[in-house]
Amino acid sequence: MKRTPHLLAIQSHVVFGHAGNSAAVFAMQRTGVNVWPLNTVQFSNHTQYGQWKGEVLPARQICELVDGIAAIGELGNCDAVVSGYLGSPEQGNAILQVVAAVKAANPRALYLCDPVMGHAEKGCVVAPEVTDFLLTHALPQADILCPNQLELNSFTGRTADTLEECVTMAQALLTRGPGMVMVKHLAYREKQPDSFEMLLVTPTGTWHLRRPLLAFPRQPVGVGDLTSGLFMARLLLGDEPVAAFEFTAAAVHEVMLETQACASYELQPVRAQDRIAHPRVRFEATRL
Ligand SMILES: Nc1ncnc2c1ncn2[C@@H]1O[C@H](COP(=O)(O)OP(=O)(O)O)[C@@H](O)[C@H]1O
Ligand SMILES: Cc1ncc(COP(=O)(O)O)c(C=O)c1O
Ligand SMILES: [Mg+2]
Repeated sequence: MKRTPHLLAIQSHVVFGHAGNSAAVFAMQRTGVNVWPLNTVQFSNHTQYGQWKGEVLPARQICELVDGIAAIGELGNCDAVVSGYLGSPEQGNAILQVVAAVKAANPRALYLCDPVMGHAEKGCVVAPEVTDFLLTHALPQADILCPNQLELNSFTGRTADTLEECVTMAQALLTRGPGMVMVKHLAYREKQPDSFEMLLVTPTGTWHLRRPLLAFPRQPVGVGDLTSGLFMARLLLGDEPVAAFEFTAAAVHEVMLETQACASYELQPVRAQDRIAHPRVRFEATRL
């Protein structure tokens, strides 16, 4: 019998709605991965409501919780660490210690970093020191980096007018640590207005993918977290990178379709669960 992969997911938890682990854990489980959720914050709701209650987990607890897993002899069963929304820069350092401990216990384990950065325009609130941590310390340690366009711009210190420039920027990151970069959402000056575009860059090639851009009165949050989580899950399940990329785009699109059909601001992973596991749509990535 094929072994079920295990994935340590270190990102936010919201009591109401779907962002961070609250967007990704169920979806990853639904594809067939055992998820170990470690919540960096427990907030009432995501920060783009403009108000929330709740607390940030003290950074030392991240290490303590993982020490506990090591103490029962299970850390070597961890196949990947995914990190996302951080409540403090100290949590970032703790996550890198955890990544080192996981890799010591299982040298084949992978670290996927979704470098969630604050963005005033979007209303996503993250401490500026977290951004500094991601730019300086997380990038070189990540095996897989999944930025959105704004985050890609921050890593490379520039913006893009063309798809070619986005490709150059993403490829440049391959020389700075990660072995794979998935840009979850491209935004460049010449982009067609009716499409949602993504990019995958590996040492063996570059792939571009388009899916339809759906209309929402208010953009749902947590899409990036869902995207990164599903990509890692499918890689662990044995997909080649391009297959994992195409699957992820399809499964996330299914959630977006359901969310739009319900006229909901919050993502609808529960209603879309069968289509997360078995997407009906398919988007083919084009090799550039
Ligand atoms: N098919 C789609 N149609 C319309 N909007 C989408 C679609 N897929 C994702 N989005 C939106 O695109 C945005 C992606 O956000 P962005 O900040 O670029 O990435 P991330 O979610 O990783 O932070 C989100 O606002 C999300 O709601
Ligand atoms: C608590 C929390 N987690 C995660 C995110 C990241 O969401 P997204 O995947 O849309 O970048 C946000 C964004 O505002 C958030 O407030
Ligand atoms: Mg994001």
